[in-house]
Amino acid sequence: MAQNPADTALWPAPHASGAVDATVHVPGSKSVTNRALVLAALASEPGWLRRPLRSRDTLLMAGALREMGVGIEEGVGPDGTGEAWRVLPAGLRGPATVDVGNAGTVMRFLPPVAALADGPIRFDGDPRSYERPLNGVIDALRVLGARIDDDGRGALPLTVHGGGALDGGPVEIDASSSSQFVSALLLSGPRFNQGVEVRHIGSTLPSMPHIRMTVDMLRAVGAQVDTPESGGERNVWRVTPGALLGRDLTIEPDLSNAQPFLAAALVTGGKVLIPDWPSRTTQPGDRLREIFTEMGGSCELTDYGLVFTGSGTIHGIDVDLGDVGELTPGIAAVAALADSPSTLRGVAHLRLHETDRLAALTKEINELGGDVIETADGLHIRPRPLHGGIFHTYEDHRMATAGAIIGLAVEGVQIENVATTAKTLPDFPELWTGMLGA
Ligand SMILES: O=C(O)C1=C[C@@H](OP(=O)(O)O)[C@@H](O)[C@H](O)C1
Ligand SMILES: C=C(OP(=O)(O)O)C(=O)O
Repeated sequence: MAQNPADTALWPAPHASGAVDATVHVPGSKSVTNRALVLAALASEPGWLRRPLRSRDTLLMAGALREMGVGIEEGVGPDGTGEAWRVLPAGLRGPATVDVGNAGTVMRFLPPVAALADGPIRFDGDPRSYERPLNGVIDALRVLGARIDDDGRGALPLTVHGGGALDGGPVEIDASSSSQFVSALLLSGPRFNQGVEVRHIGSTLPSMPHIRMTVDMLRAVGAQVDTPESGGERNVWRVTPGALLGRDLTIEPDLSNAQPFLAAALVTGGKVLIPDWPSRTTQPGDRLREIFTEMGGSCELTDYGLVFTGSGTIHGIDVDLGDVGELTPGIAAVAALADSPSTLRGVAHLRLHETDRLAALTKEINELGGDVIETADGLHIRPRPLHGGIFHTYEDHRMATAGAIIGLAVEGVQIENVATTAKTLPDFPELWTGMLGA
């Protein structure tokens, strides 16, 4: 496919001349925004999303729901402050075409919504979206009563022939390649005639905090959900059929997108405050408090937010990231700058993320002089003195931010297509230079 000029543009990653000392307001969570949009669209009354993330992934989600008939209006929240989206649920209908881009949340969460619509909904997206696993959602929806035309690969592109309602009921899936299969079925489950009972039969299940986020957000809009943690069977989630409430929800900052800024404090021996860091959250990025502390920093959760301080020393780490896979690129970048080796485990499924993240991190860090070895389920990283060069990003937002972290400590790093951060953090270059006081 021909690349547009932005794809090949090089961004000189700023080199830090000293310790950072900054407050960084991180925009809303992608995962929370896209769940909130789906739940508000399926509700029986209007709802509000305050401080939603506006990035490629969330604008694709909003656009897709609008295509199916949902009203999403710009506005200020009910208390008159802050920008907000007002979501007006409506009878879902086709024919419609949904562009999923390369958003896992859009390609997985919306086919079950489309099965509830009246009419055909066609799903298409970026070339990479054809390679990302979707079989868990497609096969499950067929068992639950949906009619879907695909090319037999269990992936995009496809058409869901919505019948206006779906039977629902029990279904077995193997979600070892993506937790989003489970989340997708649970989110629409209250609107299926019999609800849904999802039984995961695979060997591993990544990203459990994201499944907890789905369950918590379902409960917050009035759904009844039984989970393994609430006394149910292991690997079984059950959603009772019922109407969903329209709520007024303020979206938390995206803690995974806070990662590069926290890493900057760690790498430069500086200090970063992230305002509005939630005291309780299901976001996987909250694990950074523990992981980056083990790697040499310290943190304090105050009334204003999270204050993270680097010590000037970075230690290697041996850690299973299966629950928090999306943090891997940023942790790998910091690990490449540490004083001892690191082993990152439990993330084989990252080979099917925005790009093959294990291959991409290995190649790009090694091309700067690093020593990274890909293992069966992760990376082994032995720090070595790095040098400048081009850091390719493979249309992966987290590769771009990982390269920027390395650039803080290594002169002459150029990030290819930093604009790819628009997937979840369109303002990244400005926030980054702002943090550095440039
Ligand atoms: O449900 C979600 O919002 C997400 C779940 C995870 O997906 P996988 O389980 O496919 O890794 C995560 O990596 C992704 O960034 C967001
Ligand atoms: C894996 C990710 O995204 P997606 O929602 O497209 O799966 C990610 O953001 O790291």
